Amino acid sequence: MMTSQVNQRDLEIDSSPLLAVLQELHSQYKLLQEGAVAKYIPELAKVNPDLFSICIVTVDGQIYKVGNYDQLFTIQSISKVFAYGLALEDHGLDYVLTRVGVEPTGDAFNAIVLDEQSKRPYNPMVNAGAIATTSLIKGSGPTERLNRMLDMYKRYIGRDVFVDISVFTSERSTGHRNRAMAHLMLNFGMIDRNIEESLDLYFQQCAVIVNCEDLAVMAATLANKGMNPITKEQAVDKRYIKDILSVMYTCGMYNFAGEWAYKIGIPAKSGVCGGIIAVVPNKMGIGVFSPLLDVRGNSVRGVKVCEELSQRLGLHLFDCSGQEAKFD
Ligand SMILES: NC(=O)CC[C@H](N)C(=O)O
Repeated sequence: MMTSQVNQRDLEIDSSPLLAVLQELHSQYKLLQEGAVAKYIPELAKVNPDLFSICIVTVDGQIYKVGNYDQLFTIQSISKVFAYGLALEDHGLDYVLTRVGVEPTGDAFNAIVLDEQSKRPYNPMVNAGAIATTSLIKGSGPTERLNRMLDMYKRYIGRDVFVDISVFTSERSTGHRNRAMAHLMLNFGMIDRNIEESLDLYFQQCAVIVNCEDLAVMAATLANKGMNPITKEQAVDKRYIKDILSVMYTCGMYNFAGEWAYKIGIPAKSGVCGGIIAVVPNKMGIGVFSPLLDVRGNSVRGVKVCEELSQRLGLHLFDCSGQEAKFD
């Protein structure tokens, strides 16, 4: 399906205490074999469950990475964060809020549920909300809308990005649950475009090919007020960073979001690919990739690694115990 690629950014790796922490966590948690790879999208079931990588990118452009950091995979639900940013840029917060709420659900990511009163999906980080968000992406037709989405990814990642056509068609032909959500929202007037076109764009945004280092660069871009710390390109208008990070903080880990906010304490988003991004505002972005998932669809090793990093580096946003974040 996908092959590894030579990565230009390899040159920037160096040795440091932070790299030693990542190496230690990688050795420790690669032994953890709990969880299972996602199977409901047939093409995702083919992934090697042993893959495991951790990468940190600081807002001043330092890169620390261990494991299979250049292994390619599809971004899946992590895309929801970036599509939300594009919808905010296209329409502004007030309008987007009329179509997608910002309340945590406590339900699974793929629950077919809308807010009883407003008929909006609860938030943009679960499937229903993400499909509504994607339906807001502007463009004169499917190709222009896809190209705007790919250009947006390119600003965050710093290179051209592509859709994995096998994963896209695999999800498109089996994604009946997502299609049901789209029909429900069409019924309530929450989606007013051609729903098949919006579903295709949603499946395509989920099937964009990234590696773990890309995830960390994307997270670092959010940490850096929307400016990619490697290319210095502004990926998203900085006035929307607080909206994006707030909804990641409260809703990004699905029905684990409360415990995540409590224990780990930084905005994050996971995907059934096994990726997690976590954002330490004004400091760094973290990317973890390990496809073994827990029952909520979060990477088992990814959650553990982020929990340890938060504790060891003092990353919890509300931690006043005096432990400073260390980067080198
Ligand atoms: N949690 C996820 O990563 C889900 C994304 C997947 N493409 C879906 O819509 O089901």
